[in-house]
Amino acid sequence: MNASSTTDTHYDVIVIGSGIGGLVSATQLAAKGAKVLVLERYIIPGGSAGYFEREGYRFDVGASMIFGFGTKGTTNLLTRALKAVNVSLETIADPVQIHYHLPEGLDLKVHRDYEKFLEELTSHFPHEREGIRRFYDECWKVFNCLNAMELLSLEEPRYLMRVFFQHPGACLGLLKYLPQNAGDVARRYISDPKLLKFIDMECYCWSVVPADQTPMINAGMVFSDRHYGGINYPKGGVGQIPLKLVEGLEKAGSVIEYQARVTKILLENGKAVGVELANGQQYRAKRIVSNATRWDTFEKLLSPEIMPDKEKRWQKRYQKSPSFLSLHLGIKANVLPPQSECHHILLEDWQRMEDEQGTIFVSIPTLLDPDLAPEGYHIVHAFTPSWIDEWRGLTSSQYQLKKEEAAARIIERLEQIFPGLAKGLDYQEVGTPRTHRRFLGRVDGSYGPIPRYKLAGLLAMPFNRTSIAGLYCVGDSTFPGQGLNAVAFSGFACGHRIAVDLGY
Ligand SMILES: NC(=O)c1ccc[n+]([C@@H]2O[C@H](COP(=O)([O-])OP(=O)(O)OC[C@H]3O[C@@H](n4cnc5c(N)ncnc54)[C@H](O)[C@@H]3O)[C@@H](O)[C@H]2O)c1
Ligand SMILES: CC(C)=CCC/C(C)=C/C=C/C(C)=C/C=C/C(C)=C/C=C/C=C(C)/C=C/C=C(C)/C=C/C=C(\C)CCC=C(C)C
Repeated sequence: MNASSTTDTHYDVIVIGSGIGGLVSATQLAAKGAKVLVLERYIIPGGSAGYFEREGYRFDVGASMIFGFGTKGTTNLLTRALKAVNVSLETIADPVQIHYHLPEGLDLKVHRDYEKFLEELTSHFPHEREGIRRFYDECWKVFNCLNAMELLSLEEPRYLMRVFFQHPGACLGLLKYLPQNAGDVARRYISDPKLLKFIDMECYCWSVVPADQTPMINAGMVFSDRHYGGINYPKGGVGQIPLKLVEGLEKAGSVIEYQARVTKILLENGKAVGVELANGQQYRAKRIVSNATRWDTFEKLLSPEIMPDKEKRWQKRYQKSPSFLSLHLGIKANVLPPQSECHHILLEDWQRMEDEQGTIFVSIPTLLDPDLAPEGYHIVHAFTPSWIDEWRGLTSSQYQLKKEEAAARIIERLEQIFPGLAKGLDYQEVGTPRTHRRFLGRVDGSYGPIPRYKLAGLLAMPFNRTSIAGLYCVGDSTFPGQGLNAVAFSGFACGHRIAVDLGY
């Protein structure tokens, strides 16, 4: 390819990146008849929902606890995104969302069955029986509002009017919760400090911030959908979701190109009109969507000198969350105690919940889908928050050594739940924030934006349109934030807004 050649193919929309946010937006548009080009820098689609294969194991890169895959209501956005392009996936129901192993012997499971979960939590805090029920019941109020209506772009006034007339009570309910955080709601009903710490952990394990900074809308989704649609694992691994979406995208007549790293968003008279790849190839389209993070979009794909004031304000409110240190392990099946659960969280000291390598998350997807590992073996994906600064400035041998030491420490801690883990190891691969940055193209390997200080719920989170005409953002740096179901919502909303703009 010669430098700076432009293809003549006419596209309605170019999507930079094939994370779930990018793919849902692309497939929504393709299903409506738009011609979409998705440009993905890596060799397979999915971003954080991707996978890799080693020695007979198929590991999920990141996402493993999947919301939004139920069969009823309107909040099952992954099921709906696949259906929109006439594809589907078999899923396996997880009977327990998380088995918590927390300080001071707080050992409990979040059962799919709501009442069973409340009973188990109440058995640890009998004096808070009423408060527990009132807090989680209030989360259901948020969920029931969302689950009553079609979920599309909040930037489309005609849609807003329509849903308001169809569901006035649900809309007013959501308006009430939009500026609220889960911590404030929890403190209205609960006063036991240890139980409030548990609520912090319930939020932290997916929002990466304590309850005080976790938007109530998101808490309502997570704390209710796990009992409504449930946590469901796609057969064949999480990587099947993007693969199926790509199948649907192509069937609908649109295109994805791999190893196509966008280095520049092209502007003409201040309007986004195309993109340039690392190999000099240029593509043009009527609308450009970035599924890269906002920092990557406005500091790398566009010149930071022209950063719109709105983005500067956003950066003052939100910062990059830490990345993760990830251990992808293959282990002998007999290491796992009988009846082990798929997802675990381990923390030994409440003070360390938010620390570098404090909380450990564990996912054992082979308990749901044994085909992901050779017979007689399991996959253990253990990950813990880690900042890129911990991993900068090391020589290659120092980096290797630091990885091995960190992995050994995590395995030693995990021995508390899985005695014999170290002896049962068959395969080990360690990923650091540098790995996440390299393979996911995410600035500092970050998991996404988190509030710098306590904000008013979701009010400060931007929708899909940006201050640059023709340029939209999708994915976890847009409303409502991190999570596959959350970025799927962002994809639905982005696709809807562009479809209206283009007259589809
Ligand atoms: N449920 C879980 O267990 C779990 C775990 C980890 C992550 N997640 C979620 O996954 C979500 C991520 O979804 P997303 O849609 O925002 O994004 P993503 O980061 O998954 O995908 C972005 C995609 O864009 C590509 N890309 C980036 N820059 C590019 C460029 N310049 N040119 C071409 N391609 C480029 C990347 O390779 C990647 O495929 C996060 O919100 C996170 O919460 C969930
Ligand atoms: C009209 C008027 C007047 C008004 C209007 C109002 C309205 C309508 C509003 C609306 C709103 C909306 C629609 C909203 C939406 C939202 C949503 C969709 C949300 C979602 C969310 C979700 C989420 C957040 C999810 C998440 C998840 C996650 C993150 C996960 C993760 C996980 C992990 C990391 C885990 C791990 C662990 C272990 C392994 C243990």
